[in-house]
Amino acid sequence: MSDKPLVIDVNGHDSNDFLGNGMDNDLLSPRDAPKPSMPWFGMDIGGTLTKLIYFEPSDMMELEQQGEKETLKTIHRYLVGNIAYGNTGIRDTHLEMSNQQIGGKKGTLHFIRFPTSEMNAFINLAKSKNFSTLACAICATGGGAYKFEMEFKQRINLTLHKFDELDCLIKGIHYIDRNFPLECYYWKDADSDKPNSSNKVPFDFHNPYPYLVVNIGSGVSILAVRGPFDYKRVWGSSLGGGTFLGLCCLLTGCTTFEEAIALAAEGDSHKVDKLVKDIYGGDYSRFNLKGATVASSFGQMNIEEKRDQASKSDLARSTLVTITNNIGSIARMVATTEKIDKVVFVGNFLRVNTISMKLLAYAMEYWSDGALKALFLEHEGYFGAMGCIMEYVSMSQNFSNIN
Ligand SMILES: Nc1ncnc2c1ncn2[C@@H]1O[C@H](COP(=O)(O)OP(=O)(O)OP(=O)(O)O)[C@@H](O)[C@H]1O
Ligand SMILES: CC(C)(CO)[C@@H](O)C(=O)NCCC(=O)O
Repeated sequence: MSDKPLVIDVNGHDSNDFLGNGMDNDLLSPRDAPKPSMPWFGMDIGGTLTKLIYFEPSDMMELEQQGEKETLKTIHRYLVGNIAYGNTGIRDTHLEMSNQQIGGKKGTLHFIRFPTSEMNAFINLAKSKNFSTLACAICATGGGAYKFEMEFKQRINLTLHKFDELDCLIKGIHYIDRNFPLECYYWKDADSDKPNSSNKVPFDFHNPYPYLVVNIGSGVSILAVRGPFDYKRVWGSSLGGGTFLGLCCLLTGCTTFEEAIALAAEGDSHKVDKLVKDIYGGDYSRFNLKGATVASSFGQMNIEEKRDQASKSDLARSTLVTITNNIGSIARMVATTEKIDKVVFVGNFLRVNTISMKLLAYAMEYWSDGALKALFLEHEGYFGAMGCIMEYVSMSQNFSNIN
């Protein structure tokens, strides 16, 4: 690979050196057209977490023999040789996908995340690893692709080539579902009274349309998907994963999502919420409301004595149940309106959060009399970043085909 930089302008117009090969691209025949330059990244810069997928080519040795740049090797060794980066970056090794065939290359997909609030440290890291000598553009999606665009440009001369987050989400779901064994599953016999009773069961999602995607990130976006390229965003809610985490930090003094979930796992939301039986003394049978149904989330917390009895764990549990049930209830209404019976829940709110998944599974089934099915995907919050890699590769291939 030449020393000439990889250039893509922010409007999506490829410069004639897009392929980073240092040659005039109009001299290339399609057969000779090179693959998009390494390294391949997809980055989804969300409101809370940034997700980064790195495609490691199987023929790294070959690249090295071809005299690939030292910088490429340094970045490769740093990413693949570690599972934690700085204080907050994590590689989710359990999600790794090997033997992938993308853009004519075989390789492994690595899944990395870090808090978006650490973007400054990430940019410093990219600078220290000389990333901008390798390429001067990287593909990005999510709101942060817009928000941080100038910062990337000014501080490390890196252009963010932007793709829409929901286009990427759908593309990523379709790619990963077809290429990762047992990606899609449901919770069998989920029961709100017996949280430990249900089991994960694989679901065959090969004939998926139509389906609803409920993406629970900082906020919630709901999409109706009717074909590979046919979707619309039908609803949204600001009461999402960010709300759960924010309220939990305020109410319990916890500082991380993991801590908030661990607290919730120990808690009892009935000590915080007002149930139907707290109002009726039992069921409200006429309208099929069981005594154990929450009538009013946090509805006991106006009474001092009840407040004194509620522990931090109880408050965390109630926050989790409140946010989850609200999302479940909106998803159910949207599914009914759109006449769709498969509802796929994704987003990092569901990470290490079986409590919410089981609650959603139970709520969808119970409140729809079994008409709706809640489905889940193993790669939870990484679909946007995956779609971003797909966009990069197909964009480069289109470019190659023109030449
Ligand atoms: N380690 C973590 N740190 C912070 N939040 C986490 C973590 N793990 C899971 N979460 C949850 O995931 C949510 C973020 O999910 P996700 O990464 O899918 O969304 P996002 O892309 O940041 O947000 P948006 O799409 O709304 O811009 C957080 O609000 C929190 O509830
Ligand atoms: C703003 C986005 C799309 C960013 O991913 C997401 O956080 C969201 O869908 N929030 C909910 C916004 C609404 O109320 O429709």
